[in-house]
Amino acid sequence: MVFTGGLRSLLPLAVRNLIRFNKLNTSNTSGMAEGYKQANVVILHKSLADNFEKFCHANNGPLPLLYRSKPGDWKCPSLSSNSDIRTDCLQYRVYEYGLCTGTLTSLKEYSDQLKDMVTFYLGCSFSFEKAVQKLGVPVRNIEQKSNVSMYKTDVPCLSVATFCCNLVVTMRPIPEDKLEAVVLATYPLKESHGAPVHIGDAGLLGIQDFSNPDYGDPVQPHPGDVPVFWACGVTGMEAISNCKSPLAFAHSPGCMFITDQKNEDAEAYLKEIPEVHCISQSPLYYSIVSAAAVKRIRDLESLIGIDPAGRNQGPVIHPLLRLARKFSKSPVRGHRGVKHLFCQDQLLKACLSISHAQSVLITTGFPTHFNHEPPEENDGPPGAIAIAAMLQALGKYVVIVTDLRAMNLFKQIIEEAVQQGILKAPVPLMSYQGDASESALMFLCDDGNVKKPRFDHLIAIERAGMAADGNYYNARKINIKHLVDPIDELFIAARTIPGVTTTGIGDGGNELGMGKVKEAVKKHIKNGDVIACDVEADFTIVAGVSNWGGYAVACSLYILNTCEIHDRYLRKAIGFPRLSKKVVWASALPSVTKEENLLQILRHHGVRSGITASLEMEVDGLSFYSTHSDMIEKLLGVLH
Ligand SMILES: O=C1CC[C@H](C(=O)O)N1
Repeated sequence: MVFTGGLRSLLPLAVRNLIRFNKLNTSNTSGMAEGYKQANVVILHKSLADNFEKFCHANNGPLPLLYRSKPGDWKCPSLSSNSDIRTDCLQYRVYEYGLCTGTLTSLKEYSDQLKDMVTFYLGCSFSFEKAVQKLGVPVRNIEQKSNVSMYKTDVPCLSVATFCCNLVVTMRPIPEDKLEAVVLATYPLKESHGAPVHIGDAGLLGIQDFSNPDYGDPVQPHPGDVPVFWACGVTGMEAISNCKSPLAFAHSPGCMFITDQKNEDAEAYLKEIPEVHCISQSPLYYSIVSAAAVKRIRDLESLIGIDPAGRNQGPVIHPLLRLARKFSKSPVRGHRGVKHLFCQDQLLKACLSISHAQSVLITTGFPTHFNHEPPEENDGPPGAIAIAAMLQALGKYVVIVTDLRAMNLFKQIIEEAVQQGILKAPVPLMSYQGDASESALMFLCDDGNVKKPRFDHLIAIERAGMAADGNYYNARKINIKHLVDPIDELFIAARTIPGVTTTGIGDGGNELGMGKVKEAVKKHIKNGDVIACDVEADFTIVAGVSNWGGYAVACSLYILNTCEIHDRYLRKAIGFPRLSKKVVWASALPSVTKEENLLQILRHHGVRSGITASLEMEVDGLSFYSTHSDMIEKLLGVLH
């Protein structure tokens, strides 16, 4: 008699007995013994056991260790009664010198060799499928009675001794509106791989042929399903294969060892609530972050969205004020109307995307004071340097691109910023003139090959932006095209390169990257009909002063990288939490002292305040003390 009845409700011991006596006609144990933990199995020589245990701890996403046996012990008392690892899996794989030389339904013939071998029981995603279904999320491999799809990736695990391999993942197609539910259901279950390590396009994991899984079965997604990937215990199989030991065994993918241990109760662990946010449509990519971190970043976003009074140029100046302005020397109070340009969660999405980037290009420089030398204003460079400082601390590659004309100025500013500890290391400077020999694609990609972009993310902060007529205008509608290199072309080209994302930070609508809000600029900003920048960015961060946007990006990256949920997602549950770097990241945050010193450096080089062209300690016609110093303190206050 071959049992194929309702396996879900059978208790583990009953299922193990059916397996032991070859009475189970199925290819995998997904959906069986509901509510009980299942385990990946790795059996290797006792001389390798200590290092393999270290390898599991160093990669506890794919290899959550449930139990390590004594040499020659076929039982695992802490996980199950009356079990025998030689017979209680549906199928085993034999590895000899790293090669899989066959599959077996019993290891009894190797009982002699097994006397010197240690068994590792490792957590498995089949254990969380019930919890996922309880939240109303369909599990397609159970619906289709197939094994789960598993893929090799190009993500290297943390190596230990002779154990060195890439991460293997399981993939389950999940309806887009259930992504947050599936993360909520799985993230507490660390012993069953926890939260997904990737949500979105398989290519981003280095998976070449998504329709052909390396292990398990292809699973048919429903329309609207999003590929969701978890770390997988079959990674252990890759590890024992690569270490080329004379003899090793593993369960066959999907043919798990079923324990008597009930799954953990998810609710008990919910100390943080995870959120899922889409950061790219093509390629499709979602990020994960805690609700607490999202709230703090939204606090930063509302802080920088304040349209500061205390300067001129606003369409809403009261007629009496306008009259007063005619006779007064200093700028009068008024608002620029930047509030009308604001769009929700742009800071959050931009920073989630930047957090995933390894190589970032920042461009700044707005030569608004065309009759001064240098013509640059001091809104932009401080924000750019604040972002660069944090990106450097996070170990990312960052460059600053500016006008060829201004390279020397920026070189000196950066050198002095390093001397004063505002930057830990010089930021490489580049120019782009877009002349015939140098196309945007050649600049952005190795050999102009869109498959090999040099940068994952481009950020423009208070960078002169091209208007619809191809000119560049300052707030007073003066055409400054003769002072501006066509760096916009890099942003226009980036939209055609999959995997390269762009962010624009501005405070008046005439900056590079403000194209998405150009209608609002035309409607609400003085001279908007002429000065509005026409070039879009994927994310548009609007701030009362652009430097504030740069400070907020630096603070947001700090919040994201000190969020345990986001940190684990960034490192794909490989290696250890990077929280030990928190001190380094904190020292890279902007501060009033750093910003005051940087403003001094700028004014010593003749870089003037926007609007007033003053060389006083002010930016955009607002005095450093206390408008900007207060803003910096408020932004830092959100972090603590
Ligand atoms: O062999 C398998 C199938 C899926 C399971 C896992 O570790 O998630 N291992």
